Amino acid sequence: MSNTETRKDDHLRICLEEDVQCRQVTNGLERYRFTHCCLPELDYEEIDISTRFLGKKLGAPLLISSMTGGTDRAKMINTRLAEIAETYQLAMGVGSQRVAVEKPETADTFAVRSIAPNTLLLANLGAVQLNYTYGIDQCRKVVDILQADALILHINPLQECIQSEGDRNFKGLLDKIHKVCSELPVPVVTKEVGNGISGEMARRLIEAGVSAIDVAGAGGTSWAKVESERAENRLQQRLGRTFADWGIPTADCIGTVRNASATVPLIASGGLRDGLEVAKTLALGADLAGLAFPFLQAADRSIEAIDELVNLLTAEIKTVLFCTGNGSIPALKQSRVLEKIR
Ligand SMILES: NC(=O)C1=CN([C@@H]2O[C@H](COP(=O)(O)OP(=O)(O)OC[C@H]3O[C@@H](n4cnc5c(N)ncnc54)[C@H](OP(=O)(O)O)[C@@H]3O)[C@@H](O)[C@H]2O)C=CC1
Ligand SMILES: Cc1cc2nc3c(=O)[nH]c(=O)nc-3n(C[C@H](O)[C@H](O)[C@H](O)COP(=O)(O)O)c2cc1C
Ligand SMILES: C=C(C)CCOP(=O)(O)OP(=O)(O)O
Ligand SMILES: [Mg+2]
Repeated sequence: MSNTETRKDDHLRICLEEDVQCRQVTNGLERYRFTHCCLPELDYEEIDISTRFLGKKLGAPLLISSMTGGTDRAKMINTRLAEIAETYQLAMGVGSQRVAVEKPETADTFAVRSIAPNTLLLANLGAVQLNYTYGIDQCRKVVDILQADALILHINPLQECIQSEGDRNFKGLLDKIHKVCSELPVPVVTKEVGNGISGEMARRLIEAGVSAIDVAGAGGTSWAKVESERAENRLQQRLGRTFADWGIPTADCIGTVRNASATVPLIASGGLRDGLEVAKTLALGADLAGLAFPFLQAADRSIEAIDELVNLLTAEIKTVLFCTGNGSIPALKQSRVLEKIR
Protein backbone atom coordinates (compact mmCIF):
# COMPACT_ATOMS: atom_id res chain seq x y z
CA MET A 1 0.00 0.00 0.00
CA SER A 2 1.15 3.57 -0.73
CA ASN A 3 1.45 6.22 1.97
CA THR A 4 -1.82 7.81 0.82
CA GLU A 5 -3.66 4.47 0.94
CA THR A 6 -2.43 3.56 4.44
CA ARG A 7 -3.44 7.06 5.58
CA LYS A 8 -7.01 6.33 4.45
CA ASP A 9 -7.22 3.15 6.57
CA ASP A 10 -5.49 4.98 9.48
CA HIS A 11 -8.21 7.65 9.36
CA LEU A 12 -11.02 5.05 9.50
CA ARG A 13 -9.38 3.11 12.32
CA ILE A 14 -8.50 6.15 14.42
CA CYS A 15 -11.93 7.80 14.03
CA LEU A 16 -13.64 4.56 15.07
CA GLU A 17 -11.29 3.41 17.84
CA GLU A 18 -9.76 6.51 19.47
CA ASP A 19 -11.35 9.47 21.21
CA VAL A 20 -10.88 12.12 18.53
CA GLN A 21 -14.00 14.20 19.06
CA CYS A 22 -13.66 17.81 20.25
CA ARG A 23 -14.08 17.94 24.03
CA GLN A 24 -13.45 21.56 25.07
CA VAL A 25 -15.36 23.21 22.22
CA THR A 26 -18.95 22.44 21.19
CA ASN A 27 -20.82 23.00 17.92
CA GLY A 28 -22.54 25.95 19.66
CA LEU A 29 -26.08 24.74 18.98
CA GLU A 30 -26.78 24.23 22.69
CA ARG A 31 -27.07 28.02 22.86
CA TYR A 32 -30.35 27.85 20.93
CA ARG A 33 -33.79 26.47 21.75
CA PHE A 34 -36.92 26.08 19.64
CA THR A 35 -40.09 27.76 20.87
CA HIS A 36 -42.52 24.94 21.53
CA CYS A 37 -45.90 25.17 19.81
CA CYS A 38 -48.60 23.41 21.85
CA LEU A 39 -51.19 23.55 19.05
CA PRO A 40 -49.47 22.80 15.75
CA GLU A 41 -52.70 22.64 13.65
CA LEU A 42 -50.90 20.04 11.48
CA ASP A 43 -51.28 16.34 10.75
CA TYR A 44 -47.89 14.73 11.50
CA GLU A 45 -48.41 12.33 8.59
CA GLU A 46 -48.52 15.26 6.15
CA ILE A 47 -45.21 16.81 7.23
CA ASP A 48 -42.85 17.09 4.26
CA ILE A 49 -39.09 17.19 4.92
CA SER A 50 -38.02 17.05 1.27
CA THR A 51 -35.84 19.83 -0.07
CA ARG A 52 -33.79 20.85 -3.12
CA PHE A 53 -30.03 21.35 -3.35
CA LEU A 54 -27.87 22.15 -6.42
CA GLY A 55 -30.82 21.37 -8.68
CA LYS A 56 -31.74 17.97 -7.25
CA LYS A 57 -34.66 16.97 -5.05
CA LEU A 58 -33.66 15.36 -1.74
CA GLY A 59 -35.87 13.24 0.53
CA ALA A 60 -34.46 14.99 3.60
CA PRO A 61 -32.09 17.93 4.17
CA LEU A 62 -29.22 15.55 4.91
CA LEU A 63 -25.73 15.05 3.49
CA ILE A 64 -23.54 12.04 4.20
CA SER A 65 -20.33 14.08 4.53
CA SER A 66 -17.19 13.29 2.52
CA MET A 67 -15.28 10.44 4.16
CA THR A 68 -13.51 7.68 2.43
CA GLY A 69 -12.23 5.65 -0.49
CA GLY A 70 -8.99 4.06 -1.65
CA THR A 71 -8.95 0.74 0.25
CA ASP A 72 -11.10 -2.40 0.58
CA ARG A 73 -12.53 -1.27 3.89
CA ALA A 74 -13.31 2.15 2.40
CA LYS A 75 -15.06 0.54 -0.56
CA MET A 76 -17.34 -1.45 1.74
CA ILE A 77 -18.26 1.72 3.63
CA ASN A 78 -18.93 3.73 0.45
CA THR A 79 -21.06 0.91 -0.98
CA ARG A 80 -23.25 0.70 2.13
CA LEU A 81 -23.62 4.47 2.39
CA ALA A 82 -24.52 4.78 -1.30
CA GLU A 83 -27.27 2.20 -0.99
CA ILE A 84 -28.93 4.12 1.83
CA ALA A 85 -28.36 7.49 0.12
CA GLU A 86 -30.25 6.18 -2.91
CA THR A 87 -33.09 4.66 -0.84
CA TYR A 88 -33.79 7.89 1.05
CA GLN A 89 -32.51 10.35 -1.58
CA LEU A 90 -29.87 11.89 0.68
CA ALA A 91 -26.88 13.77 -0.75
CA MET A 92 -23.56 11.90 -0.44
CA GLY A 93 -19.90 12.85 -0.63
CA VAL A 94 -16.94 10.51 -0.98
CA GLY A 95 -13.53 10.98 0.60
CA SER A 96 -10.57 12.69 -1.04
CA GLN A 97 -9.93 11.12 -4.43
CA ARG A 98 -6.24 12.07 -4.47
CA VAL A 99 -5.49 8.38 -3.86
CA ALA A 100 -7.41 7.50 -7.06
CA VAL A 101 -5.34 10.04 -9.05
CA GLU A 102 -2.11 8.61 -7.61
CA LYS A 103 -3.20 4.97 -7.96
CA PRO A 104 -5.86 4.66 -10.67
CA GLU A 105 -6.52 1.03 -9.71
CA THR A 106 -8.23 2.29 -6.52
CA ALA A 107 -10.79 4.37 -8.50
CA ASP A 108 -13.44 1.66 -8.17
CA THR A 109 -13.49 2.11 -4.35
CA PHE A 110 -15.21 5.48 -5.01
CA ALA A 111 -17.35 4.57 -8.01
CA VAL A 112 -20.82 4.31 -6.43
CA ARG A 113 -22.87 5.87 -9.25
CA SER A 114 -24.23 2.47 -10.36
CA ILE A 115 -25.53 1.87 -6.80
CA ALA A 116 -26.91 5.39 -6.50
CA PRO A 117 -28.12 6.42 -9.97
CA ASN A 118 -30.38 9.27 -8.81
CA THR A 119 -28.38 10.51 -5.83
CA LEU A 120 -26.72 13.94 -5.54
CA LEU A 121 -23.09 12.72 -5.48
CA LEU A 122 -20.15 14.95 -4.59
CA ALA A 123 -16.57 14.27 -5.67
CA ASN A 124 -13.72 15.41 -3.38
CA LEU A 125 -10.15 16.73 -3.64
CA GLY A 126 -7.96 18.90 -1.42
CA ALA A 127 -7.75 22.48 -2.72
CA VAL A 128 -4.08 22.50 -1.69
CA GLN A 129 -3.32 19.87 -4.35
CA LEU A 130 -3.76 22.73 -6.89
CA ASN A 131 -0.35 23.94 -5.61
CA TYR A 132 1.19 20.49 -6.06
CA THR A 133 0.83 19.68 -9.79
CA TYR A 134 -2.96 19.18 -9.84
CA GLY A 135 -5.14 21.27 -12.16
CA ILE A 136 -8.36 21.12 -14.10
CA ASP A 137 -7.51 17.68 -15.57
CA GLN A 138 -7.35 16.00 -12.16
CA CYS A 139 -10.57 17.80 -11.13
CA ARG A 140 -12.34 16.50 -14.25
CA LYS A 141 -10.93 13.02 -13.62
CA VAL A 142 -12.33 12.68 -10.09
CA VAL A 143 -15.72 14.03 -11.19
CA ASP A 144 -15.77 11.43 -13.99
CA ILE A 145 -14.91 8.54 -11.64
CA LEU A 146 -18.03 9.27 -9.60
CA GLN A 147 -20.12 10.75 -12.42
CA ALA A 148 -20.52 13.40 -9.76
CA ASP A 149 -23.03 16.25 -9.69
CA ALA A 150 -20.46 18.61 -8.16
CA LEU A 151 -16.86 18.74 -6.92
CA ILE A 152 -16.01 19.51 -3.31
CA LEU A 153 -12.60 21.11 -2.75
CA HIS A 154 -11.69 20.62 0.91
CA ILE A 155 -9.56 23.23 2.70
CA ASN A 156 -7.71 21.82 5.70
CA PRO A 157 -4.72 23.99 6.72
CA LEU A 158 -4.64 22.85 10.36
CA GLN A 159 -4.82 19.16 9.47
CA GLU A 160 -1.95 19.54 6.97
CA CYS A 161 0.12 21.23 9.74
CA ILE A 162 -0.24 18.20 12.01
CA GLN A 163 0.31 15.59 9.25
CA SER A 164 4.00 14.68 9.05
CA GLU A 165 3.56 14.31 5.28
CA GLY A 166 1.25 17.38 5.07
CA ASP A 167 1.12 19.75 2.09
CA ARG A 168 1.44 23.19 3.59
CA ASN A 169 1.87 25.66 0.73
CA PHE A 170 -1.51 27.40 0.66
CA LYS A 171 -0.23 30.49 -1.28
CA GLY A 172 -2.29 31.71 -4.22
CA LEU A 173 -5.03 29.09 -3.83
CA LEU A 174 -7.95 31.50 -4.21
CA ASP A 175 -6.92 32.29 -7.80
CA LYS A 176 -6.55 28.60 -8.57
CA ILE A 177 -9.96 27.83 -7.06
CA HIS A 178 -11.35 30.62 -9.25
CA LYS A 179 -9.84 28.99 -12.34
CA VAL A 180 -11.31 25.58 -11.49
CA CYS A 181 -14.73 27.17 -10.87
CA SER A 182 -14.70 28.79 -14.30
CA GLU A 183 -13.47 25.73 -16.22
CA LEU A 184 -15.14 22.75 -14.57
CA PRO A 185 -18.49 21.72 -16.11
CA VAL A 186 -20.05 20.97 -12.70
CA PRO A 187 -20.48 23.28 -9.67
CA VAL A 188 -17.63 23.61 -7.15
CA VAL A 189 -18.33 23.45 -3.41
CA THR A 190 -15.71 24.33 -0.80
CA LYS A 191 -15.65 22.79 2.67
CA GLU A 192 -13.45 22.84 5.74
CA VAL A 193 -12.90 19.62 7.69
CA GLY A 194 -13.95 20.63 11.22
CA ASN A 195 -12.34 24.02 11.85
CA GLY A 196 -14.97 26.18 10.16
CA ILE A 197 -15.29 28.87 7.50
CA SER A 198 -15.70 32.52 8.57
CA GLY A 199 -17.98 35.08 6.89
CA GLU A 200 -14.99 36.88 5.40
CA MET A 201 -13.48 33.71 3.91
CA ALA A 202 -16.90 32.71 2.58
CA ARG A 203 -17.22 36.11 0.87
CA ARG A 204 -13.87 35.61 -0.88
CA LEU A 205 -14.71 32.06 -1.92
CA ILE A 206 -18.05 33.19 -3.35
CA GLU A 207 -16.24 35.97 -5.26
CA ALA A 208 -13.89 33.30 -6.62
CA GLY A 209 -16.93 31.53 -8.04
CA VAL A 210 -17.80 28.66 -5.70
CA SER A 211 -21.42 27.51 -5.98
CA ALA A 212 -21.90 26.40 -2.38
CA ILE A 213 -20.16 26.41 1.00
CA ASP A 214 -20.00 23.71 3.66
CA VAL A 215 -18.79 25.33 6.88
CA ALA A 216 -17.59 22.08 8.53
CA GLY A 217 -17.17 23.91 11.82
CA ALA A 218 -15.65 22.92 15.15
CA GLY A 219 -17.39 20.76 17.73
CA GLY A 220 -17.21 17.28 16.21
CA THR A 221 -14.41 15.16 14.78
CA SER A 222 -11.09 16.89 15.48
CA TRP A 223 -8.63 16.33 12.63
CA ALA A 224 -5.83 17.75 14.77
CA LYS A 225 -6.49 14.89 17.21
CA VAL A 226 -6.74 12.31 14.42
CA GLU A 227 -3.40 13.36 12.93
CA SER A 228 -1.87 13.54 16.42
CA GLU A 229 -2.77 9.86 16.85
CA ARG A 230 -0.89 8.90 13.68
CA ALA A 231 2.02 11.32 14.14
CA GLU A 232 5.49 9.95 13.44
CA ASN A 233 7.25 12.05 16.04
CA ARG A 234 6.55 13.52 19.43
CA LEU A 235 6.49 17.13 18.17
CA GLN A 236 3.68 16.42 15.68
CA GLN A 237 1.85 14.37 18.33
CA ARG A 238 1.92 17.20 20.84
CA LEU A 239 1.19 19.87 18.22
CA GLY A 240 -2.04 18.05 17.34
CA ARG A 241 -3.10 17.91 20.99
CA THR A 242 -2.50 21.65 21.41
CA PHE A 243 -4.88 22.38 18.53
CA ALA A 244 -7.41 19.63 19.35
CA ASP A 245 -10.26 22.11 19.89
CA TRP A 246 -9.24 24.84 17.40
CA GLY A 247 -11.80 26.39 15.11
CA ILE A 248 -15.05 28.30 14.73
CA PRO A 249 -18.05 26.45 16.22
CA THR A 250 -20.52 25.31 13.58
CA ALA A 251 -23.41 27.47 14.88
CA ASP A 252 -21.23 30.61 14.66
CA CYS A 253 -20.10 29.77 11.11
CA ILE A 254 -23.68 29.49 9.85
CA GLY A 255 -24.55 32.92 11.25
CA THR A 256 -21.52 34.72 9.88
CA VAL A 257 -21.58 33.02 6.47
CA ARG A 258 -25.31 33.75 6.10
CA ASN A 259 -24.58 37.39 6.96
CA ALA A 260 -21.89 37.46 4.28
CA SER A 261 -24.31 36.07 1.69
CA ALA A 262 -28.08 35.73 2.00
CA THR A 263 -28.29 33.46 -1.01
CA VAL A 264 -25.27 31.13 -1.24
CA PRO A 265 -26.32 27.46 -0.96
CA LEU A 266 -25.08 26.66 2.53
CA ILE A 267 -24.27 23.34 4.15
CA ALA A 268 -23.97 23.11 7.94
CA SER A 269 -21.68 20.42 9.30
CA GLY A 270 -19.18 19.74 12.04
CA GLY A 271 -20.32 17.93 15.16
CA LEU A 272 -23.99 17.47 14.20
CA ARG A 273 -25.17 14.39 16.04
CA ASP A 274 -28.99 14.31 15.87
CA GLY A 275 -31.96 15.62 13.90
CA LEU A 276 -32.75 18.28 16.48
CA GLU A 277 -29.32 19.81 15.81
CA VAL A 278 -29.90 19.44 12.07
CA ALA A 279 -33.17 21.40 12.39
CA LYS A 280 -31.43 24.12 14.42
CA THR A 281 -28.88 24.64 11.64
CA LEU A 282 -31.69 25.01 9.07
CA ALA A 283 -33.47 27.56 11.27
CA LEU A 284 -30.14 29.44 11.52
CA GLY A 285 -29.94 29.68 7.73
CA ALA A 286 -28.36 26.49 6.39
CA ASP A 287 -29.95 24.66 3.44
CA LEU A 288 -28.55 21.21 4.12
CA ALA A 289 -26.88 19.49 7.09
CA GLY A 290 -23.94 17.10 6.85
CA LEU A 291 -22.86 14.38 9.29
CA ALA A 292 -19.67 12.35 8.99
CA PHE A 293 -18.79 10.45 12.19
CA PRO A 294 -22.33 9.14 12.95
CA PHE A 295 -22.60 7.75 9.39
CA LEU A 296 -19.14 6.21 9.70
CA GLN A 297 -20.02 4.42 12.94
CA ALA A 298 -23.24 3.06 11.46
CA ALA A 299 -21.66 2.07 8.12
CA ASP A 300 -18.90 0.20 9.92
CA ARG A 301 -21.61 -1.98 11.53
CA SER A 302 -24.14 -2.73 8.77
CA ILE A 303 -26.59 -1.37 6.22
CA GLU A 304 -29.33 -1.90 8.82
CA ALA A 305 -27.47 0.35 11.26
CA ILE A 306 -27.33 3.16 8.66
CA ASP A 307 -31.02 2.63 7.91
CA GLU A 308 -31.82 2.94 11.61
CA LEU A 309 -29.75 6.14 11.89
CA VAL A 310 -31.55 7.76 8.94
CA ASN A 311 -34.95 6.79 10.34
CA LEU A 312 -34.06 8.36 13.67
CA LEU A 313 -32.68 11.55 12.07
CA THR A 314 -35.78 12.01 9.90
CA ALA A 315 -38.12 11.32 12.85
CA GLU A 316 -36.24 13.94 14.87
CA ILE A 317 -36.48 16.53 12.08
CA LYS A 318 -40.21 15.81 11.62
CA THR A 319 -40.80 16.10 15.36
CA VAL A 320 -39.17 19.54 15.38
CA LEU A 321 -41.37 20.64 12.47
CA PHE A 322 -44.51 19.29 14.18
CA CYS A 323 -43.73 20.78 17.58
CA THR A 324 -42.89 24.20 16.13
CA GLY A 325 -45.99 24.24 13.93
CA ASN A 326 -44.17 24.03 10.59
CA GLY A 327 -45.31 21.67 7.82
CA SER A 328 -42.21 21.86 5.64
CA ILE A 329 -38.52 22.78 5.56
CA PRO A 330 -39.14 26.13 3.77
CA ALA A 331 -41.73 26.95 6.46
CA LEU A 332 -39.24 26.16 9.24
CA LYS A 333 -36.58 28.32 7.57
CA GLN A 334 -38.94 31.30 7.35
CA SER A 335 -40.48 30.98 10.81
CA ARG A 336 -38.72 32.66 13.68
CA VAL A 337 -38.99 29.81 16.13
CA LEU A 338 -35.38 29.55 17.33
CA GLU A 339 -34.43 31.51 20.45
CA LYS A 340 -30.91 32.27 21.63
CA ILE A 341 -30.86 31.21 25.28
CA ARG A 342 -27.30 32.13 26.27
N1 LIG B 1 -5.80 16.07 24.12
C1 LIG B 1 -5.70 14.78 23.83
O1 LIG B 1 -6.30 14.34 22.87
C2 LIG B 1 -4.86 13.85 24.63
C3 LIG B 1 -4.03 14.35 25.59
N2 LIG B 1 -3.23 13.54 26.33
C4 LIG B 1 -2.36 14.13 27.34
O2 LIG B 1 -0.99 13.96 26.97
C5 LIG B 1 -0.21 13.66 28.13
C6 LIG B 1 0.58 12.36 28.01
O3 LIG B 1 -0.29 11.32 27.54
P1 LIG B 1 0.07 9.77 27.67
O4 LIG B 1 -0.96 9.02 26.88
O5 LIG B 1 0.26 9.42 29.11
O6 LIG B 1 1.44 9.58 27.01
P2 LIG B 1 1.82 9.93 25.52
O7 LIG B 1 0.76 9.49 24.60
O8 LIG B 1 2.27 11.33 25.49
O9 LIG B 1 3.07 8.99 25.34
C7 LIG B 1 3.36 8.48 24.05
C8 LIG B 1 4.76 7.94 24.05
O10 LIG B 1 5.65 9.04 24.23
C9 LIG B 1 6.64 8.69 25.23
N3 LIG B 1 6.80 9.87 26.10
C10 LIG B 1 5.98 10.28 27.07
N4 LIG B 1 6.44 11.39 27.67
C11 LIG B 1 7.61 11.68 27.04
C12 LIG B 1 8.57 12.75 27.19
N5 LIG B 1 8.40 13.71 28.11
N6 LIG B 1 9.62 12.77 26.36
C13 LIG B 1 9.79 11.81 25.44
N7 LIG B 1 8.90 10.81 25.27
C14 LIG B 1 7.84 10.73 26.06
C15 LIG B 1 6.13 7.53 25.99
O11 LIG B 1 7.15 6.55 26.00
P3 LIG B 1 7.72 6.05 27.44
O12 LIG B 1 6.51 5.74 28.31
O13 LIG B 1 8.51 4.86 27.10
O14 LIG B 1 8.51 7.19 27.96
C16 LIG B 1 4.97 6.96 25.15
O15 LIG B 1 5.31 5.72 24.57
C17 LIG B 1 -1.15 13.62 29.29
O16 LIG B 1 -1.10 14.86 29.97
C18 LIG B 1 -2.52 13.42 28.64
O17 LIG B 1 -3.56 14.00 29.39
C19 LIG B 1 -3.23 12.19 26.11
C20 LIG B 1 -4.04 11.63 25.15
C21 LIG B 1 -4.93 12.42 24.34
C1 LIG C 1 -13.11 8.77 8.47
C2 LIG C 1 -13.28 10.17 7.94
C3 LIG C 1 -12.62 10.54 6.79
C4 LIG C 1 -12.76 11.83 6.26
N1 LIG C 1 -12.17 12.14 5.07
C5 LIG C 1 -12.45 13.33 4.47
C6 LIG C 1 -11.96 13.62 3.18
O1 LIG C 1 -11.28 12.81 2.56
N2 LIG C 1 -12.29 14.81 2.62
C7 LIG C 1 -13.05 15.74 3.28
O2 LIG C 1 -13.35 16.80 2.72
N3 LIG C 1 -13.47 15.51 4.54
C8 LIG C 1 -13.21 14.32 5.13
N4 LIG C 1 -13.69 14.07 6.40
C9 LIG C 1 -14.23 15.17 7.18
C10 LIG C 1 -15.75 15.21 7.23
O3 LIG C 1 -16.29 15.37 5.94
C11 LIG C 1 -16.26 16.32 8.17
O4 LIG C 1 -15.99 17.60 7.61
C12 LIG C 1 -15.66 16.27 9.56
O5 LIG C 1 -15.40 14.96 10.00
C13 LIG C 1 -16.57 16.95 10.60
O6 LIG C 1 -17.83 16.33 10.65
P1 LIG C 1 -18.26 15.33 11.86
O7 LIG C 1 -18.02 16.09 13.14
O8 LIG C 1 -19.72 15.05 11.59
O9 LIG C 1 -17.40 14.11 11.77
C14 LIG C 1 -13.57 12.78 6.94
C15 LIG C 1 -14.25 12.39 8.11
C16 LIG C 1 -14.13 11.11 8.61
C17 LIG C 1 -14.87 10.73 9.85
C1 LIG D 1 -9.47 13.44 6.14
C2 LIG D 1 -9.79 14.68 5.91
C3 LIG D 1 -10.58 15.37 6.92
C4 LIG D 1 -9.41 15.48 4.73
C5 LIG D 1 -8.42 14.88 3.81
O1 LIG D 1 -7.30 14.37 4.43
P1 LIG D 1 -5.95 14.04 3.63
O2 LIG D 1 -5.02 15.20 3.77
O3 LIG D 1 -5.49 12.71 4.08
O4 LIG D 1 -6.47 13.95 2.13
P2 LIG D 1 -5.57 13.87 0.81
O5 LIG D 1 -4.28 14.57 1.10
O6 LIG D 1 -5.38 12.41 0.53
O7 LIG D 1 -6.37 14.59 -0.22
MG1 LIG E 1 -4.02 16.25 2.31
